[in-house]
Order: sequence, then structure tokens, then C-alpha cells
Amino acid sequence: MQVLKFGGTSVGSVESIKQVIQIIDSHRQNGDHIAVVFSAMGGVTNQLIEIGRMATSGETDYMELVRRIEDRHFNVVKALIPVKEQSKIFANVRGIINELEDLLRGVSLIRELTLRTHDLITSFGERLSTTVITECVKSRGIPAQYCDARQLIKTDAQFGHAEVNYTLTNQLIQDHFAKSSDRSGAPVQMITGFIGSTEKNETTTLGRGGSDYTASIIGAALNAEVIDIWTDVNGMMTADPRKVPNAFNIPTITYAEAMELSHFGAKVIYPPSLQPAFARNIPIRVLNTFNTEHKGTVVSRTADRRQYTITGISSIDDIALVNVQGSGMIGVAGVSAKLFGILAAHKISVILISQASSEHSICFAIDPRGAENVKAVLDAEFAVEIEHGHIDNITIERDLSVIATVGEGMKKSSGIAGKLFSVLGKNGVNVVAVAQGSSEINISVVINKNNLSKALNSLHNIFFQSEARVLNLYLVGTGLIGRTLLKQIFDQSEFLRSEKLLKVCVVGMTNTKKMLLDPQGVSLDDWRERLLTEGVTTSLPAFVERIKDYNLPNSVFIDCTSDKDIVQFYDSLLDANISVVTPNKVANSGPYSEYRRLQRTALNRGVKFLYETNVGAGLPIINTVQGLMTSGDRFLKIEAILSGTLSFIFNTFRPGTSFADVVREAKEKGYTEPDPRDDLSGQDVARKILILAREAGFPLEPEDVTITNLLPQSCLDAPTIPAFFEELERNNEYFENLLRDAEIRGEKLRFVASFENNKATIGLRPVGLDHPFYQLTGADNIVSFTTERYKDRPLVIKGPGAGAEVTASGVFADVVSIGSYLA
Ligand SMILES: NC(=O)C1=CN([C@@H]2O[C@H](COP(=O)(O)OP(=O)(O)OC[C@H]3O[C@@H](n4cnc5c(N)ncnc54)[C@H](OP(=O)(O)O)[C@@H]3O)[C@@H](O)[C@H]2O)C=CC1
Ligand SMILES: N[C@@H](CC=O)C(=O)O
Ligand code: NA
Repeated sequence: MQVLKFGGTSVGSVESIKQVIQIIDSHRQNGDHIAVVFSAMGGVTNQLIEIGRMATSGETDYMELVRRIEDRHFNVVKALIPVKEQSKIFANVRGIINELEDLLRGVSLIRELTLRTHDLITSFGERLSTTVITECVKSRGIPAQYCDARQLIKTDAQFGHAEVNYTLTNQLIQDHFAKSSDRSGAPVQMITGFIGSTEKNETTTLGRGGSDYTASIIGAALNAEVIDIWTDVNGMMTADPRKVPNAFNIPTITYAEAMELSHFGAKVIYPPSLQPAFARNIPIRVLNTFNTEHKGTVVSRTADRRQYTITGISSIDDIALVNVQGSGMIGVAGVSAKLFGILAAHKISVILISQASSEHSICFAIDPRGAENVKAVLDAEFAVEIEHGHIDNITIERDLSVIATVGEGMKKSSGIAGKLFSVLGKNGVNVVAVAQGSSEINISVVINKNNLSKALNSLHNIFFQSEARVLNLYLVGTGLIGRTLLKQIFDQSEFLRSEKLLKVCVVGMTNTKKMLLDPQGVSLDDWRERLLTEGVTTSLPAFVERIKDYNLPNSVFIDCTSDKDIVQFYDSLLDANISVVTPNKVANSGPYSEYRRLQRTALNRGVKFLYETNVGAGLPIINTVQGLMTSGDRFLKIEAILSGTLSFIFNTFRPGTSFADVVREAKEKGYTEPDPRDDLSGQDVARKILILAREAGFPLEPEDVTITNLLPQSCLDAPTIPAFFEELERNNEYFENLLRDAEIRGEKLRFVASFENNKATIGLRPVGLDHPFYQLTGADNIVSFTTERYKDRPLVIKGPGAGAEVTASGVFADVVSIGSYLA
């Protein structure tokens, strides 16, 4: 024997009822005897409740709503039953509607709606749907029979939420089905869900999840091999897909897990109503009427071997937390007994409880709508304790959510809680309260409501690892470096996803003109077009505000500009748990206190501030210095060529050619700063040596760097970039002379930065053949570190230190390292 149950959406329309008939038919073809339980057509129960309310308050237009309900059922008959059979069924439906109307007239006369009458009114939903669908099924030649559950399910008289008398009920069900199997009844029994009756035959209803309950009672009484709950989704999911787009189906789940998940908001089934089936160890399949190929979820005593330690994550989006605390609670027996006794007496349902072992406080979560009432009740009941100072004021915290991480796999498995708190911490989600039962299959955390989506997504991401972790990127600057970075991400995304389990998603981008934000991610093959057509006028404060509002997990802000104004946002971004990656040197080369502040904020917030490309582009220079510092080395001297542009210029310029043209070429090759005056004035190198000295542990200020200027004053004074180039042309002879003088001595010109004895200096230096910097070619950089550990022979890093590809890849590597860190 199999039991099938169809919910409101499954029987909500002509189309869906066609599906239902097909499903029933396919069972029949297997020759099975089946019991099929129906809910009311989607929305009808609520309409009946509204009709009852209107009738009680004397509003006469409730008849209009009754007509609508009637029409919906008539339409099903018209669509699915041959015309010549229709009139009998219309009469049948009309008869039921007449009964409802009579009842409503009575209610409207006495203006009173008892729970008993309320149950009777709502029973019409299931009676109508089951009547009509039975006729549709029969007209397809399927041997079906309407069965009013009031004949089978006997309850007490607690209207609204009646208790089932199982002894009587089981007997009635077994007797009824014995008839259907000995062929005096049809093999397909079509049963009204949700309703029962008292021994005096008064109609009752079974409360929340009522039709599932009916199916479960019948399944248990008949010891069914399986109960199929047909819904409109593909079974239970690892999280609510409306909040976590990456959520996926759970093929098998245990009763206990299903209970925990549904308590915390997973609404596909309501397991308490399936209790009779659980008790008899009958598996429940949750299936999709609209996707019958899908295997859905099987709920049973044991689950299949799992790929993941946890099974699902669910949440209650809005709760309030009540705190009861005070020194008088420590070691005093009975305080919690009294507290929970009061709550029980006032029928206050508690969602979660947490008490620290200090016994100084107990907090519990409740529905926020009842919070004021709870406070008033507790204030009154604990008035004496409060007056004597044994209990402090009872407080309520609002705008909170609770997230439950559920899974049998967590039992006796260490590291789950660590992972959970670590991922929340790295994403700046503050945990307000925690509860874990000793069953170890649920860890619940209370967090601020505004972090709910971020917390759910980052937990889902971390626990369901085969799904790639998502890094959400916001890019400022789509110039040379920014656009090269986007191209590299695009080219590499498949590799990152399959080999590193990292999904890099660019969710925002801006330049000086347009900004575009899309939390779903901007596809990187047509970003230019989208930015141009969908982008809005840039406003950096607005861009940053939106980033904070989105509050996405694993967010990284990338500054690919050389702008001074952007760096003022770094601190607040880091403070909002958003990592920052940048090739822009401005933030790290301003006042030392600012540099330290950013380091501190990142550290305190557990996020990253990375800027490997501030020195030597993609060359691993900053990482090397940081590594040496972390391991306790001490820096004695730094000597370096840190400008790709100046390297290139002095390796390329020959007397008799145009110096300005060589600078132009450096710019075209992507070596220069957006404003090449920064390179030629020495400003760019000054910033780099300052940053290196700071990384090496020396708190230098910008004015501590002495620049021996290379340019004639007129070049320095040039107000615009074109004017600067004109000045370079005018001073060609000056540069030729510099070069010639060096060449006569067999030397080469190198723009060298050094740091020693707390002093940083930079300037043009002729170097001879024996100098390690002599052989440098192209736009290469070279850095030589003399430290306590590298004293006899310095540690040297050398290679291309400027250019779009090497810089963007350095930025990219920083970004990816954040992905690994967050994992
Ligand atoms: N080239 C190299 O080898 C290296 C460069 N770097 C650093 O990389 C950074 C970027 O350089 P590069 O790509 O060449 O510069 P570009 O001039 O090519 O690009 C700068 C981008 O930033 C945008 N931008 C500037 N100011 C703002 C603002 N206030 N708001 C929004 N967007 C803004 C520009 O917008 P728009 O397009 O509208 O003008 C442009 O898209 C610089 O800091 C540089 O020092 C670091 C190491 C090596
Ligand atoms: N303009 C710089 C680029 C890297 O910071 C250089 O020439 O080195
Ligand atoms: Na570097």
C-alpha cells in the first residue's frame, strides 16, 4: 500500500490537476492499491477563513468570495470532464456550496464564530477539492472513490488543533481499507486532508501541516511502504534557494534532521505532522508534481552516506532575544524552572535557549511580535527578584535572526563549530548567542538580521565545499591595469573554479564616468558594453555605500587607480569586513599613522589589505619583506632599482634620439604611471622605497626620503602632461649630456633607491661594470636586501617590474590568496 498526498499548489489549477491525475494513473498501472490525500485548492483555505471573518462582522460581500471558490471548482470540471457528465458533478459541488452558504448565513445572523464553526467552514476546502478531483480521476476510467476523512480520523474536541484518537482511528482506517482490498471499495481512495471529526461527528481540523498529518496517520495505520508528499519543489534543499542561490537538493535526510531544519524555517514539510509515519519507520518521499522526473528527498530513519558533514542550513529571519540576568541567579536552583514555567503558563513558545555555565544569565529567542508581552509578563512575575536586585532588568534585543546548521554528520566530528565561527568572523558577522544541543546535530547562532544573507551564503559556501567558494569583487579603475585584470580573471575563471574551487564574481565596477553594480555578477565577456549602457554616473561614496548595503560574503575591493580620493574609503571598507587589494601606492605612502591604521583595521577585522604590486609590480617583493619580518629577520640595508619606466628609459635612450619619444614609448608599453611626471620626478620611486622601509619595520614619513632630482626645473613645473612632453623635447640636450658623461666613464645611468641607517635616498647614479645593477635590461627592477640573515651575500629579487600583464597578475594573485584565506 502506498499513500500519496497532494498539496495546495499541486491541486491549484487545471494544469496542475492534470499532472496529479497522471501521477495517480501511473501508480494505478502498477496495480497498487493507493490512498491519495488532498489539500484544498491553493489559497482556498485562506479565503474560507476570510469569508468566516466577513460573515461574523456582518460584511455581506462574502458571497462574492464564495462564488469565486465555486467558480474555481466548476472550471476544473468544465476543463477536465466530458460535457455530458458535467451536470451531475455541478449539482454535487453546488450541494456542498449550498451547505456552506447556509452555515455562513447562520454565522452572519448570530455574528459569532466559534472555533467549532471555524473548523467546519475551513473543512469545505478539502471537501470541494477532493470531490472534484475524484470525479476527474473517475472520468479517466481510474477506479477511484471519494472518502471523507471525517469517517476515518477521530479526534477530541480541541477545535483548530484536534488530538487524534489513534486507537479508534487506526481501527476505522484499517476496516475501511480492508473493504477496498476485498474489492467492495475502489482501489484508489481519494481522501480529504486536514479534517477529522469527534465521536459526536462534529468536524475538526488537524492544525498546521494538516494534510501531511492525514497522510501520515493513514500511512501509519496501514503500515504503508512509503508516503509520497507531492509539493511544488524538488524536495528539501540545503538552504532556502531564495536566500542562497547555490542551494541544492538533499537526496536523503533523517527524520531528526528534517525536524531540526523545519523548526528553523525550512518549510517544505512540517515534520511534526509526519510523526506517526516516523514512529513506524515509514519512509517519506518529498516529490515535485511539476517535475516528476526529479527524485526529490527521502526522509527516513537513516540517510545515505554523505559527501558533506552537514545536511542543511535554515533560518528564522526575525526573532527577538530576551535576556534574563543577575547575580542572584548564580547557583540558585529553580530560577530557570520558574522562568520556563511562566513561559509555558502563558503559552509563549521559545525558539532557542542559551545559558552560560556561569549561570549569570539565560537568554532565549521568541517571535518578536510577542516580545513586549513577554517582557511585561516576566517583569510582573519576577518583580520581587528585580526589586531585590537578584535579577537585573529584563531586556529585549530585536532585529535578530537565528541560523541553524543541521546534520547527523556533525555528531562527534570536531572542527565544525570552529569552521562555522571562523567563516562568520572573517565576514564580520557578530554572533549574539549560540545554542547547541547535546544531540550535536544542530548548532544555532543568533546574529544581526542585516547579516542574514551574508551569513547564510558564506556558511553554505564553506560547508558544501564541492561547490566553488564565491569571491565577490568590486573594481575601481578599468584603465590599463583594471581591464587587464578583468581579462585575466575571465581567461582563468574555469581553472579557478575546477582546480581551486573558487568562483570569482565581479559584482561592481567603476571608472571616472560610469559605475555598474550587480550582485549576480557582471559577465566578463561584455563588461564594457554593460558598463557603458547600464552604468550610472559615478559617485564613489555611493559606490562604497552600495557595497556595504549588499553586505555580500567574501567581498574584495580592488583599487586600480592612482587616485588620492579613493584611499580615504579603505579604512571604512576594511572596517566593514571587506578586504582591499590595490596597486595604488597612495594609501601606503602618506603619513605613517595612516599606513598603520589600515594595517590595524585589517588585522582587527580579520580581513586582508594586500598591495604586493605597490613595489616591483608582480615581483614578490612585499611578500618577501613581510616573510622575513614575520620570521624575525632584521633589515640592515635596501638597495634597489624600483622604476620600470626609468630602467627602460636609461636602457633605451641613445644620444641623437628623442628623450621625449622614449618616455612616450615607456608609456605606450604600460610602464609609466597614469601621469608619467610621477615616474620622472622620482615621486613613484620615493613612494616605493618609503613603503619598503615601512614594511621592513621603519616608521618613515614621506619627508624622510631625500630625492636628488633628475629633471630640469622647467620639466618639473610643466602644468599638464602635453606641456611636460614639450619641455622634455626642449631639454633633449640635457639628457644627452647626462648619458654621454656616463658613457665616457664606461658607466650606465641607474635611478637607484637606497635605505640604510634610517635614511632613504633616491637619485640618478652612474654605475660601473662591476656593479650588480650595471647589467639590468629592459624595464627590469632589482632589489637587494641586506639583513641579519642575508649579511654576507644579500637577498636579490630581479625581473620585470612594470607593465600591464605583470601588474595585473600581481593584483590577481593577491585576490586569489584572499580566496584561499577565507576558505
Ligand atoms: N603600470 C604599471 O606597471 C603599474 C601600475 N601600478 C599602479 O596601477 C594603478 C593603475 O594604473 P593604470 O591602470 O595604468 O592607470 P589608468 O590611468 O590606465 O587607469 C586608471 C583608471 O582609474 C579610473 N579612475 C581614476 N580615478 C578615479 C575615480 N576617482 N573614480 C573612479 N575611477 C577612477 C580611471 O577612469 P577613466 O577610465 O574614466 O579615466 C581609469 O579607468 C596606478 O596606481 C599605478 O601606480 C602599479 C604597479 C605597476
Ligand atoms: N610606473 C611604475 C609602475 C609600477 O609601479 C614603474 O615605472 O615602475
Ligand atoms: Na611586487
